Amino acid sequence: MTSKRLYHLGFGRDDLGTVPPTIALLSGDPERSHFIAKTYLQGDRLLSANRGLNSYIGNLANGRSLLAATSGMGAPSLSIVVNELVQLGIRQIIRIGTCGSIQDYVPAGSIVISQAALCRQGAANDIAPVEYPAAADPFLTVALVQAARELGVEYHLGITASVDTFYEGQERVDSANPHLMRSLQGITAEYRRLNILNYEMESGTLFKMAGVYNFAAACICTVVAQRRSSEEILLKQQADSGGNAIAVAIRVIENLA
Ligand SMILES: O=P(O)(O)O[C@H]1O[C@H](CO)[C@@H](O)[C@H]1O
Ligand SMILES: O=c1cc[nH]c(=O)[nH]1
Repeated sequence: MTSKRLYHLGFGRDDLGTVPPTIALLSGDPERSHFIAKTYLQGDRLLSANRGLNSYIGNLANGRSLLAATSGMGAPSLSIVVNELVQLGIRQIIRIGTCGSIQDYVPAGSIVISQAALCRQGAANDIAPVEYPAAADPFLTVALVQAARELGVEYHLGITASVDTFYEGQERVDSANPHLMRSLQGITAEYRRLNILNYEMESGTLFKMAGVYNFAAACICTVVAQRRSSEEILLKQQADSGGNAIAVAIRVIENLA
């Protein structure tokens, strides 16, 4: 574990108190990290807001110290943040994100818990071979399922497509680039037939890093777009906060204590 201040995170081990957290909730959006801190952490403190990678520390009601950190969007940014979190002693990371559903039976407003990812991400190839499994930690993942059941939250457990781009890579044509490469035309239908549930942009690299660096990772995402019917983001407010997904992840951490 390092004692230096990490360049991108903007804080170091000495800023984390006498009993430093070993668990981080990691959101793509700094507003979500702020929401977690304000809603669930007692004595919450902003550690840094470097490059929009806002990190907060505080205690849950049971006294456990927790870090609410921000990955930014996409795997390259996530890879930097996760590397630095692990340098600071973080051993369990739950990504709390948003996603687009590609299955009829996974509606907007529900939650997807990823058991594994189809990882179509360049950053991951710098960390492990392309064939390396992008698998979630089974114990954290089952704990997320149990917590969702306890809280009565609609969840779907399955495989996530984790890709590098929001527009082309998720086969969106309502964008500045309506001309998708042939290799991407029809990819959503193909993924649907492969029983993939959703699109997002970080879990694949997170899961591969967990395997290589030897920490536990899980991912829970709020569905904010239903790609069977539209390319639009339907639930802007949930994209900002993701209340149910956060409540489920917090319950998991409370149950660990
Ligand atoms: O809401 P977050 O956590 O950022 O996750 C999703 O939202 C962003 C795209 O809108 C990507 O980062 C994607 O993975
Ligand atoms: O459709 C979506 C919604 C959120 N995040 C994504 O990556 N895709």
